[in-house]
Amino acid sequence: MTELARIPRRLPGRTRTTVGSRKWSSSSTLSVPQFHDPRAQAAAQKVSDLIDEDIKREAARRQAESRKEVKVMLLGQAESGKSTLQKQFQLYHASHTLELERPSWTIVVYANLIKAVRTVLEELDYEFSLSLDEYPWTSEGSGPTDAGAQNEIIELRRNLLPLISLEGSLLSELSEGVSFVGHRRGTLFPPRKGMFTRSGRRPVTDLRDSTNTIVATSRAGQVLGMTVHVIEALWRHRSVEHLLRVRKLRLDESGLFFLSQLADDVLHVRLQTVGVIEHSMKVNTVGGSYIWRIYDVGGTVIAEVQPDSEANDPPGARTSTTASHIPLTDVLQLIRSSALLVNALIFLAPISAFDQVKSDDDRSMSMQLTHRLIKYLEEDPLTNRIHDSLELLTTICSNKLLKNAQLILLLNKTDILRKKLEAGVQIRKYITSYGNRPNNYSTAAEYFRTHFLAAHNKKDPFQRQLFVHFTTMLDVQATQIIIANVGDLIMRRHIAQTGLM
Ligand SMILES: Nc1nc2c(ncn2[C@@H]2O[C@H](COP(=O)(O)OP(=O)(O)OP(=O)(O)O)[C@@H](O)[C@H]2O)c(=O)[nH]1
Repeated sequence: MTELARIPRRLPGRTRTTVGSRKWSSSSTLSVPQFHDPRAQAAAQKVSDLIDEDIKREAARRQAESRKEVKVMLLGQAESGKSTLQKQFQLYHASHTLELERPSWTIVVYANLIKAVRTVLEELDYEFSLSLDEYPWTSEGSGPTDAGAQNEIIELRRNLLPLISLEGSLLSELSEGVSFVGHRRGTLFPPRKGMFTRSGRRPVTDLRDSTNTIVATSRAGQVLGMTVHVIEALWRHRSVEHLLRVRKLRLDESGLFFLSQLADDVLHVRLQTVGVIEHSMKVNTVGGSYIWRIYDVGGTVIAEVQPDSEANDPPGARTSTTASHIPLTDVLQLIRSSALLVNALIFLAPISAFDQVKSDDDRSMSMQLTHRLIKYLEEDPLTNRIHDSLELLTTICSNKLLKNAQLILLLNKTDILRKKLEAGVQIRKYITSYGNRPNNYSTAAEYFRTHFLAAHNKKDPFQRQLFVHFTTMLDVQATQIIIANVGDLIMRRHIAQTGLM
């Protein structure tokens, strides 16, 4: 490389400055060092012009490329259904890749299932240990917690121990050998804040070829095969039915699914997203072929505050105790630092969560905590996950970094909302402003839709339209129709903005 070729480049618009014997002048494009020798000056100019051309070509190439790229960000609190939506997009646009991934998800399915079994047994322990004064159930006969039931559960547990002992090795494979945070409550990975994984697939696909993973998965498969009938017996046991019905034990939806159906389906698999994962897929439309980049952001919280600093919280700040939650500031910082121009933002709000509070995923696994939670809700009925979703949405809407993004709101988990209402759960107990409205699905759905629309209307300084859909992400047929509509909406706007077509 010649001396001239190493001429440092300057950013446009800088003030004049002098470095060594060379003068650097302010220019709208590039600065060329001043030489006394006209030939050296001409050579310097030529090199500078060549570099200018290169930069322009690169900028034009990037612009052309970005016109053919659609960037969609999925946001929402933990467990709102973002990763499931991403899989639905994949199913719609690149179903063959989802099929290829299926074997890689086996280990996650097994880990989900074993976790659900362990959780049920732990909760039964807790129930059995409660004093009879507090819970005056029968100690004899055929009650859900009598001595007979306890002995039956002890026997089932004994048969399930080989299976439960495999949970650690499966989770260790999933976390690539990194140990887990706190008690083994879920497939929680230690937080790697700001992690931005660029990958066409989820990292779990990398596990498929690891020998350890293959061994751990096949061992778990064998033990599961031998214990399926025990799991089914546990699931049908009167103590478990009682736990779910009367004590309203909330397991991950995926855990419930695996326990009740013992089936394998990629859409039901729950693997908590940590950081931001980019998935890319090729989408063919009448206007040509586009690359869709979908950014799946792990459960987002407005702000992360250490518990001991609560006294000095800024207004609106919240405490997060879940290690895998990403503060919104981190997400925004990531967008800023990677100069990410988001075309569309799909926000997921699980409207079934009206009776849950934030970080409920932490609490849900323990009956003890559930009792405390109910008490907490009675004292502060407005602090629930719907409220958090509303706040998160309005905070995102008002951020300048995302002002050009098209906004789509998916009010998700309508199937669970329906079930809760049918089971008689009263919304007004958790959201006082619901008042005396009928406690049925259509009224509730419309109530939530109106609230989200009104909040957005009030808080979006850029006055964008908010497109709203009700979704049940596990209903493939219905979601595929919504995906097609949403995709069409995003593409139309992108094409109109970039002038392609
Ligand atoms: N019943 C039901 N379950 C759903 C629905 N949407 C998602 N789920 C389940 O809810 C669980 C959480 O869904 P995810 O897609 O992993 O949620 P997420 O928002 O990506 O969660 P994080 O990784 O914590 O950010 C999974 O077990 C899904 O199968 C829905 O509409 N109905």
